[in-house]
Amino acid sequence: MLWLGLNGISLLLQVYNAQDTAKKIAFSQGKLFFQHIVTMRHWNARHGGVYVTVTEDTPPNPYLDIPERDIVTLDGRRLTLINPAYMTRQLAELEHDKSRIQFHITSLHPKRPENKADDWETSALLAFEEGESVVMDIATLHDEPFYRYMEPLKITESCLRCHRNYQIGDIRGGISVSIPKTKIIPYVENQLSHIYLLHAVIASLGVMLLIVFHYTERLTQKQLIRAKSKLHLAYIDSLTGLPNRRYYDQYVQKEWQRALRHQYPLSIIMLDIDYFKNYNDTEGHPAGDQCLIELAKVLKLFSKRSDDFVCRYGGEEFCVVTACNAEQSLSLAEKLRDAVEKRRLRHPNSPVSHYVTLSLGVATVVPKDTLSSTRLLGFADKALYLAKQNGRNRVEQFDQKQIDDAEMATIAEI
Ligand SMILES: Nc1nc2c(ncn2[C@@H]2O[C@H](COP(=O)(O)OP(=O)(O)OP(=O)(O)O)[C@@H](O)[C@H]2O)c(=O)[nH]1
Repeated sequence: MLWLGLNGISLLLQVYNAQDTAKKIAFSQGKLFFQHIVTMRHWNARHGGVYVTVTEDTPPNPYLDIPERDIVTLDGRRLTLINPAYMTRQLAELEHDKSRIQFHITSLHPKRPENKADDWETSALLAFEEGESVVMDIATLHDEPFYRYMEPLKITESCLRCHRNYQIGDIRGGISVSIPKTKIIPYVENQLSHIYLLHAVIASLGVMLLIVFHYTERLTQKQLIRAKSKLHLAYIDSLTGLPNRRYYDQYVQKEWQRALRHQYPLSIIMLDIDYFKNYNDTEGHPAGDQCLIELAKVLKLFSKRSDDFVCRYGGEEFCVVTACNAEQSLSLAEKLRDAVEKRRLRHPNSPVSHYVTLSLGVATVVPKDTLSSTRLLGFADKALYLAKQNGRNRVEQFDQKQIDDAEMATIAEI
């Protein structure tokens, strides 16, 4: 959008520039015309006018009131005197027929009514009286736009012969030069067509780039979403929405290393549903799935500290990794057991309760090089086995002594 906007602004500026060039060309042509006419008038005035043969197109000038205006040559030809004003009129008619460029000698009080100034010329003449030396503008003439140029006519010595009431330098009127706009436009038309073409190419290029960018962006977004969902599928259990075993493996490794570096305790709680096979058998597999979903919700709710990590380890086995000591992890395990029991999910075929219950095994160690997260998980699993053995719906903890014993046994084996 910005691209198109800038392109539009540039187009407007360039078109304005081209139009301005057209104006400058027109006004310099106007000035040239004016100067030519003034030169011709001086030449005429310097010779006190020139005699030409009287014809239908060149009758004697009725506004020229001098005795020797008309003469007859010895061979009988009738001649009439052409003064600068008459010459200007005739040249204007010729030029208009040839090129439609008009020049008009006029004043605020012309002798000849046809020389009367039009509105634009009148305001230009008034401006000259105010001291303006030139007036130029685009104005309508006979319903057509024209570049109009006007300069004042000043009395020179040669003018005084006919215009005796004036002094040298007086403004006696002016000559306007009017050039049809259509005569100048071709000068800039080529430039304009280049401008239009260039901007059309730039705009289409911009639109094309925009489309390419848009589709690339959409493609990247799609790929990103696909990659994210692949990653999600790889690390999140689709039934419960909890991290899966793969996620657990990566997480516990990192946590173990961190706890090893900073020497703080790390606990694992392993838990599974009591007699879940019976549950599936009586309630059906879909109800079993629902039960797992409900259990996941409770686990998430009660393990919401930032360093509690809950995952579905596999089947109906879940696991909590938490950076807390033996006492705290035992308390958390007990809370989980209690919460699930209180959730009162019916389990009619359970020998321990009418409701779904959990067995949980807890193990805590401060990591050291001779141990590993796998061994810690093994201790939690052993504690879970104990909980099952000791009647289910209970928490068992693999205490420090049991851990030390297990370690000693391993060393002895080696
Ligand atoms: N509905 C459902 N059942 C599952 C899923 N994953 C594992 N199970 C079931 O969980 C049951 C686990 O049974 P067992 O290992 O015998 O254990 P249990 O019946 O819970 O007995 P204890 O653990 O000794 O109390 C099996 O019947 C599995 O089919 C699952 O995603 N959905």
